[in-house]
Amino acid sequence: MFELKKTAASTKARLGTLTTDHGEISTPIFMPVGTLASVKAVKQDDLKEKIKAQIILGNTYHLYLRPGCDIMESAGGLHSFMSWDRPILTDSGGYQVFSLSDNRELTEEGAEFKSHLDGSKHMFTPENVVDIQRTLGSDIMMVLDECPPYPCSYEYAKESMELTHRWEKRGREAFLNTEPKYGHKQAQFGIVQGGTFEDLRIESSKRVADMDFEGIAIGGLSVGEPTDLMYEMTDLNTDYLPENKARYLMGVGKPANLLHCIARGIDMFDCVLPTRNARNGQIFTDNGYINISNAKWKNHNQPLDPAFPSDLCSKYKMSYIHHLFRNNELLGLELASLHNLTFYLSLMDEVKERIANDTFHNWYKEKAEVLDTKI
Ligand SMILES: CCNc1nc2cc3[nH]c(NC)nc3cc2c(=O)[nH]1
Repeated sequence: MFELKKTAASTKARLGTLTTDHGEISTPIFMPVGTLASVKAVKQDDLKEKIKAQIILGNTYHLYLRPGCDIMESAGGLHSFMSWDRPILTDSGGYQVFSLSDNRELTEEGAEFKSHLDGSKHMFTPENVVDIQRTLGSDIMMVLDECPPYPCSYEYAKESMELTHRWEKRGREAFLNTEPKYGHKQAQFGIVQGGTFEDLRIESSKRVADMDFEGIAIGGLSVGEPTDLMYEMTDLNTDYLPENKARYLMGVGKPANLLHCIARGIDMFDCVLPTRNARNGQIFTDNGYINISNAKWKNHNQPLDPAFPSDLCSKYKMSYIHHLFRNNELLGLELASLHNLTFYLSLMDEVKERIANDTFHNWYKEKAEVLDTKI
């Protein structure tokens, strides 16, 4: 599944390759989020040709509720349903149950919840989220876990981590005892928890590493904790994770966070930031980020960055993009979403080049500073 190609000179940054039946993924990689089988405001062809996205994310919670497993199965799975023939990673729904449903209950059996759409009652168990993801046909599926809130007590984090570990064992069993439905192989990633407590993080890394998943995700972070604590926990986790397994840091993050977490040994990222913030006018550039709705761009009759390969940057005056956002024109959302994803993926390309030619370690900190500044 994952082949480590190179570890950088003086950081934990790595180059690797993930192999799936829908194609290879070169890491470090950012995964555009396609919650409801669509990366919002971006066409599949542009994802492939312009952004060169190698893998996208789908959300099990949303797709299970709508369109549901019957339609998904009759359509031949998520790839066929959305006409995307490259890799897809689906999450297991647990996180959305907590962030979307205002009525849910955790038991040993699983997570009971009421749909945020119509209040109907449902339950995710470690076993049925495997079945649901078999029906979705994702190339990489995730186990059901609990993501504890931040902050939380040591006792809560420990209890929650141990429940997650019991669920992961059941989930792995269910995965090994079931087959793909559409002929292509599927992998299953485990998830490390432990809150922000060193001893729990170490224990969880070891326990999940021993369950022999095809890849390992670091959960429980990017949930409101200070950035430095997120970096510290990430650094600690990767010290105890096997080198030959891909590491996926869930829900991260800003461009600066990606650079710092790649330096701490992470291979895969997903975040709604580039697409969600694009819809609010936040545009990422090599020299920092801007908000195009800001009055200062109102009569700025120059393109943002003619050298950058996105239509937003090279083809249109900023006064025009400002105008589109001021008038809530759909074209603005499309241009900004496509641009931000192009920016994220091209940043990953530059990272790969720099890991390959050993210039990553004395570049990333300063670059992260620049990317984090508002222009
Ligand atoms: C596969 C679903 N499980 C699962 N998803 C997550 C998604 C996240 N998204 C963020 N920040 C935006 N933190 C996360 C943690 C988890 C986590 O601990 N677990």
